[in-house]
Amino acid sequence: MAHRLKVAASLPTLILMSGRKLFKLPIRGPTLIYSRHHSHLSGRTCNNMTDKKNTTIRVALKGDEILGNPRYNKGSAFTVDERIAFELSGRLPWQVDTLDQQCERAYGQLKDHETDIRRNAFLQSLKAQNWVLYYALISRHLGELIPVIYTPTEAEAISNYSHLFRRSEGLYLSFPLADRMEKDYLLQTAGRQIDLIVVSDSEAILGIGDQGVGGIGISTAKAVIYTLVGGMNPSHTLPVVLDVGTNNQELLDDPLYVGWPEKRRRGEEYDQFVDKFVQLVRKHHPHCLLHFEDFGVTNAQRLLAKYRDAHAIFNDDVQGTGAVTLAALIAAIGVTKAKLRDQRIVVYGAGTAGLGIVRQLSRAMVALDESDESTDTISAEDAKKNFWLLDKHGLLTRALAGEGLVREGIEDFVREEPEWNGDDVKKDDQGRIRLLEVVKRVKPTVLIGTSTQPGAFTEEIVREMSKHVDRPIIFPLSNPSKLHEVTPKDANDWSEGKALIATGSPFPPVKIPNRDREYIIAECNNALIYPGLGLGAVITQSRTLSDTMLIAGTRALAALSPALKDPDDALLPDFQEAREANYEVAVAVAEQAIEEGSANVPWGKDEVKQKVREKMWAASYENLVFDPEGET
Ligand SMILES: NC(=O)c1ccc[n+]([C@@H]2O[C@H](COP(=O)([O-])OP(=O)(O)OC[C@H]3O[C@@H](n4cnc5c(N)ncnc54)[C@H](O)[C@@H]3O)[C@@H](O)[C@H]2O)c1
Ligand SMILES: O=C(O)C[C@H](O)C(=O)O
Ligand SMILES: [Mn+2]
Repeated sequence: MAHRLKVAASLPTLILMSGRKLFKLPIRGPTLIYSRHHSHLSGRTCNNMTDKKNTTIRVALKGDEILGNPRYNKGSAFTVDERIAFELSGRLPWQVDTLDQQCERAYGQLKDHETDIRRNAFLQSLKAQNWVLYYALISRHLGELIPVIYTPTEAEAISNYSHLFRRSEGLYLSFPLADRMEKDYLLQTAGRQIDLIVVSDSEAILGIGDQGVGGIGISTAKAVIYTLVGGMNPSHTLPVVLDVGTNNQELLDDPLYVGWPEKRRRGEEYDQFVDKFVQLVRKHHPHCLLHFEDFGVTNAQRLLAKYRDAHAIFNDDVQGTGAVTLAALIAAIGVTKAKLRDQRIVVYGAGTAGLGIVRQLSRAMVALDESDESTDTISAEDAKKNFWLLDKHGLLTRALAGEGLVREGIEDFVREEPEWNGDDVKKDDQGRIRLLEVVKRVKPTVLIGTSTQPGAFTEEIVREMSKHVDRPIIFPLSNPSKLHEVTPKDANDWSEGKALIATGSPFPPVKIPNRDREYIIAECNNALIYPGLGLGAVITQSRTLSDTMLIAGTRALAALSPALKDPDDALLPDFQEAREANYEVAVAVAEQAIEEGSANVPWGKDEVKQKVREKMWAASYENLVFDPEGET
């Protein structure tokens, strides 16, 4: 009888040929094979290959191959047995380290790098060497290191991508190679379970615009966050960049630019390219979540609407931002003891994020009130009247729409005349109504910035807002840090410590005037919620990520707000606690998916918590050597 071998991850069967015998083995446990009884396999790691009949054949790795493979490499933590089995003893120094020791050493090395961009590069290369060590190190210093691998530092890494480039990562789909897209896609995914794909076309990277092929950096950073705080197994995720050219002249002029140096493709040929990709995902990974990141404003909304009913699609800048902002706002009105429906909300910057936010908040005004029996419900029409949107041309009014200056998709939120028509309304030279005038007239309770315009919330504006409300709610959300509409320090000073603040990038606490305490600035970044939203959808194999699932996840995050217990505390949990927060989000989303019939799994709500816990990947080493004699 064949000995049972402890073999690998995500594939149903392993076919082994030994001499003339064929062994068909169930796949379970870790991914390497070591058997004293099958000498041709001894000490070998497996790579997956799929033959034409879709039978999986595993090909062994050893020696430098395993050391060079970040998924399996343990470096100095390979055990004595593993070193012998995989022919590593001469390739490693004597000592067998624990993961803790490795983390301590790597942390020391990291600290030797003086700037965050150098630390980012160091961590990038650690990831290319050893996944477990990379994720374990960051998990141990989550609050400190997320800003190094993600916002704001990743923005700098992306804008210098071609100069910092050392090693490729993820899947690059270049426009001129459209014909071989399926081949390239399959070469990267064959034999792997893919739960999550993060894709960007790089047109609107954070607030820094078109970054061409460098946008792969946002796909990989977002995927890393899914693993760190959403427990997504890194080998089940795929970051993708659609390199459809760039309109960033600096990149086009740069002889070291590593992307396709042509103008950005638009219109029909762009749509066909994106569609080819989406259809490949649907064909080969019908259950994976497809996360869109940092597409340009028109494409973001359009593609979400186009594919949302066909596949589990998530646009982070629209939906993730809407969700995290709603959670922060629910926490803030918990402090001001007001109702969501009674807020007067000014949103400055009516692009992808701004529109995602107003959609989500207005929907929540209807949905939250329906579940609150003490109030009358508010209609969708009335909810929209609580918003004032401004873009480059000032307040979005019917007149502005008439001039063709209001983007498609936002018409619902334009302000109607005659309220903004009168002679008493102050306009600028071009006849536009600017933020200060809007704040004076509307007396908003909430001011949100998604404009990429640093300093747009001036002292005069913040002081004006603070005159009319006890606790102005101010959320400058533009990333990275240098693009914030106002710094937390200024918002706090100018409102005399009354502002309830949340920001898109991390900021240090501010001192509350005349009081001996600090106000912790909540980081209102979609990374605090999207990993849980995604995990909830993936775990239930949902066909869609519905608005009701999003609201369920949002409420779960809002319920964890430290400000609920102490109104002077932060509006949202700290990133250090992001993993627990995303667990709660995932559970709420999965329960909602089951309740509303979006789920595609044979188990019920009572099993959700256990399923989510089981699914969450944590960075630790598995024993890669199996001795069949010890196994029954
Ligand atoms: N905190 C978060 O979780 C989060 C999430 C998504 C986006 N963001 C940030 O929000 C910002 C906007 O992102 P986006 O994806 O919506 O980009 P976008 O380009 O779609 O939107 C920006 C909008 O601001 C408008 N704008 C430009 N100058 C303006 C001005 N002077 N006054 C008023 N409006 C002006 C633009 O016309 C555009 O409509 C970025 O900095 C991004 O990093 C933050
Ligand atoms: O990437 C971030 O930090 C958040 C958001 O998706 C953005 O585009 O700014
Ligand atoms: Mn984004």
